[in-house]
Amino acid sequence: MDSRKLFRNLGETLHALLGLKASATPNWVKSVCDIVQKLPSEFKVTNIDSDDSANATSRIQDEVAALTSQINQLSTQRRQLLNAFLDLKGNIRVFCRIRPITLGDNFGQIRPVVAVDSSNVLLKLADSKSKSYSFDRVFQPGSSQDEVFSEVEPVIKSVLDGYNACIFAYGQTGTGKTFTMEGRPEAPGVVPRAFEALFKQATDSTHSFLITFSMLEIYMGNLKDLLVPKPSRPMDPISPCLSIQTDPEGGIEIENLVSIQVNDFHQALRLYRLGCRFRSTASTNSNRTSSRSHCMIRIAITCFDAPERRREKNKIWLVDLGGSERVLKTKAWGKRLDEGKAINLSLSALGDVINALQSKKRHIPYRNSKLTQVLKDSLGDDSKTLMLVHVSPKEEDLCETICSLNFATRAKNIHLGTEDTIEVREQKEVAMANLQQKMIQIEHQQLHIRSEILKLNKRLENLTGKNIFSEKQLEAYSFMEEPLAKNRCGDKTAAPISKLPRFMRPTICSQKKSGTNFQTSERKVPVSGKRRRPSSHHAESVTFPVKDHPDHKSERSISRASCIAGLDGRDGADNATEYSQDTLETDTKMMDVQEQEKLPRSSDSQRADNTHILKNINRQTAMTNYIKLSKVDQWLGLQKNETNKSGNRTKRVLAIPTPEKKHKHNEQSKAKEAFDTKVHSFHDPRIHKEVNRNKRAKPVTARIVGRPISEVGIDKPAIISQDLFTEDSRSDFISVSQTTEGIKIVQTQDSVDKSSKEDEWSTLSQEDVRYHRFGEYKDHDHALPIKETVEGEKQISDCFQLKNNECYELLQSDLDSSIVYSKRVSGHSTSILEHELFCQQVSTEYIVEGGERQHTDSSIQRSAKDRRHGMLHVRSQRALFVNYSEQKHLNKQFDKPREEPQTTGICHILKEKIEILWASALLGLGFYNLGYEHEFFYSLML
Ligand SMILES: Nc1ncnc2c1ncn2[C@@H]1O[C@H](COP(=O)(O)OP(=O)(O)OP(=O)(O)O)[C@@H](O)[C@H]1O
Repeated sequence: MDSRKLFRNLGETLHALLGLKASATPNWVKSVCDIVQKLPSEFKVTNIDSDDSANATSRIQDEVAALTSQINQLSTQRRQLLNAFLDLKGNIRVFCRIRPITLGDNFGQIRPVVAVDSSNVLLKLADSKSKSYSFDRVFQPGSSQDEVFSEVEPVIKSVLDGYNACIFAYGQTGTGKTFTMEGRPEAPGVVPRAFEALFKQATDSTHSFLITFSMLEIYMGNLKDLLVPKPSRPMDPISPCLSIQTDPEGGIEIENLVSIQVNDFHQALRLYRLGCRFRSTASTNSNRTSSRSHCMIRIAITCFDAPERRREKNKIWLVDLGGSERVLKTKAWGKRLDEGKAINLSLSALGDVINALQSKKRHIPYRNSKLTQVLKDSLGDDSKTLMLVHVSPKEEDLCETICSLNFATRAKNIHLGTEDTIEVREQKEVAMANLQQKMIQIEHQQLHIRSEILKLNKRLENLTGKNIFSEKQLEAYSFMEEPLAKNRCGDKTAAPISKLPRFMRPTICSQKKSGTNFQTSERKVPVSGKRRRPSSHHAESVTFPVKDHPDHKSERSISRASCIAGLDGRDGADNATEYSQDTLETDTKMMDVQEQEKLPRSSDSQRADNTHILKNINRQTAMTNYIKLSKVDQWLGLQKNETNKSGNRTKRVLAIPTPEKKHKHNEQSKAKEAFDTKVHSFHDPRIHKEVNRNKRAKPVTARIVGRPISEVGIDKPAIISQDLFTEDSRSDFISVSQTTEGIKIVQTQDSVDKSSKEDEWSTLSQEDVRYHRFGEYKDHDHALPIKETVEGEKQISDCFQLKNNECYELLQSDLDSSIVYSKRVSGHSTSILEHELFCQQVSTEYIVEGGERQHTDSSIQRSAKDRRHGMLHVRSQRALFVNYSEQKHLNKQFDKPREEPQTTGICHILKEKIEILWASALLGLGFYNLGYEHEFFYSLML
């Protein structure tokens, strides 16, 4: 209507506009009208909308809304189809991958394993005897990583639909599990591809997701966080073992596991590479880089705005299992033997669980190993499980191949119950093909609708002048930010914590440790009163398969000290399990790539980048090729800060390396700028008194060795500053932070240059080594290693340098008193108790719960003769300060050790003597004034 009127008046309008009434003949007007009518509809609408842009805007918005709801409906349909498809395929799907024969393989006369077709394997047992196995899919030796991943991809889709999932690689050692999971730079494996698919699908989705990354390994029955480096030397502090907790609903939580929010594929990949470096690997007869542990990657997903998802919070485990091995064949001994046994034990426990599930037993023996405990909620009916069984084509591996194939067959039967007949199988295949076809159609429709929405958004952009597209795009991409933003708006403590996934929420213990007394509707944390279990049990108890124990199959808890003993250096050549920091300490946190903070980009460009990044994925090359590496720590720090600001949770975070010498001045000036940051040592004054009472006068000798760990409490956390990350920093820097009620504790780890008296350490017995060290930061002018002790042969000594260059000794009695493990203070872990005990050696400042600042005066023994001047030179220090929820901005506080003045030589000794005499004289004079006799004065001088 409007347009017709417009055309009728067009002549007049043009006359008026041009002022050429005479030349605008009716014919001319008609031809103009014709032209306008023939214009494309889009153009016409725009012109019309220019008259009534508000109406047009609302019309376009309606269209967008309609298309969006259509796309949502299609998503729901696709999800249903996918579930039906996966149900037909089975909740537990088993694939078999046959390793290719490589150069140098001694594969014998016959090839015992032959892939008959895409789902059958024939095993030639003897000339006339063979056995057939069938699987969901069999990958021939020549199969590519692409082919393998094509089978994995549907599971990734269901993960975004809220299902728990578990993908694990099983098989004999050296059959290609790590190759399948991790891949090579030129052929990335399941893990990097899964990350890529996950983030791509999350980006395409209309929902917002919160995605976190964690990585751990189960080494010798202990859970170790792979985002926290392992000790590389026997004297190094061990990172705490993780404990598994089960919530009332059966969900699994791993206490203290580092969980880092990831916004895109690149971030996840960086963390994965970081974790891979800390995996325990060693050379064995079967494999030059054999994995000596089970490596587990957890991606946890939370989505609040999608009620149609199976769960609000779910997770996927990607597991590279340790290789099963026959001890006799591998000829492993010593530590390799123990590792092999531990792997075999947990694999056998996994087999038992699968067996129990298969036979639908009432009791499933999940508790028999850490592996099955961790995977408990990801194995079974309501989860999607993929098992990639790897077999060797070699004749000599026939026994292991049979075992692996039998294991896989048992696993496969969980879903099927009984073997399907060929007819049923065919019907299923047809049904699956139909479902797949429908899914593809739906995906095409979704793509089409998405492009329509983009067009409409562009038009809206033209009309309103606003950048609608990027707003929408941001909305779609904000799968990380939105939940956090929501949390920030809400109650700082209660709301966010209740929204976190079960397995991410701090437990009562960790809340106690952190001092963040989250009050959630689900779990009321008592402020005081008895707890079910003291947290120290969690923090410090570890499990090892106990050697030579009659009940060898079980795993038993042993003390932290035993843990250290297990890492001693007595194994000699055998002790070659490789942690990456052995090879290149500095490399641990230097990570590739510049675009860490960017938004996800188009899949094409992402793919291009991925290829580039994946080229560096190889563990060995990555260690040496770190020229391009930039600093991931800053990013990690930002992640930490972000989470902390939201007040979401308490978690352990990674520490920060400090710059090398050349950055000293820079850093010092920055430290001075840090405002009012004070660090107090953390210990209980009551214990202090008790220890002092026990103290005997007999000093013992000790030495500082290795990289000490410091635990300090801070009342203001530090900021992570960009220039603290230097490429040539050679620090080992992982810190573990814990918190207790009202007090923050941070462990920092320093590199100590012990080159000057390196050979002295060789006299120490390594097996009984214990070491503790405290950093006391009273003001920003100095930051010191306070103390460190080494225990061995009951001849113990301690030497440490303070800012005033004094050395203190440790008494034997201190070590005796350190055995008082029973003295646990609420909320403090055992290690902290040890610290507390040792801390009595120094004058410390601490803050009690009420925030009151107090000082302790300790009786410190001095001995000039035992000074080892110049023995230690603290090369770098770092500290990480976390989870200070009230703190808006984290402030950096890095204190560099001051250059120690020259403290050797005759001049120095003379100077000291004179100082002592002078001080005594003054003191004596003081007493003299008080009425003391001359004799007293002389005795003082002597
Ligand atoms: N499909 C494959 N194509 C090419 N090379 C392969 C393949 N599978 C394995 N390899 C090679 O075989 C060697 C051993 O593989 P890998 O380390 O992945 O074994 P593994 O099963 O993880 O062993 P372990 O359990 O001892 O860690 C590697 O050099 C790997 O590159």
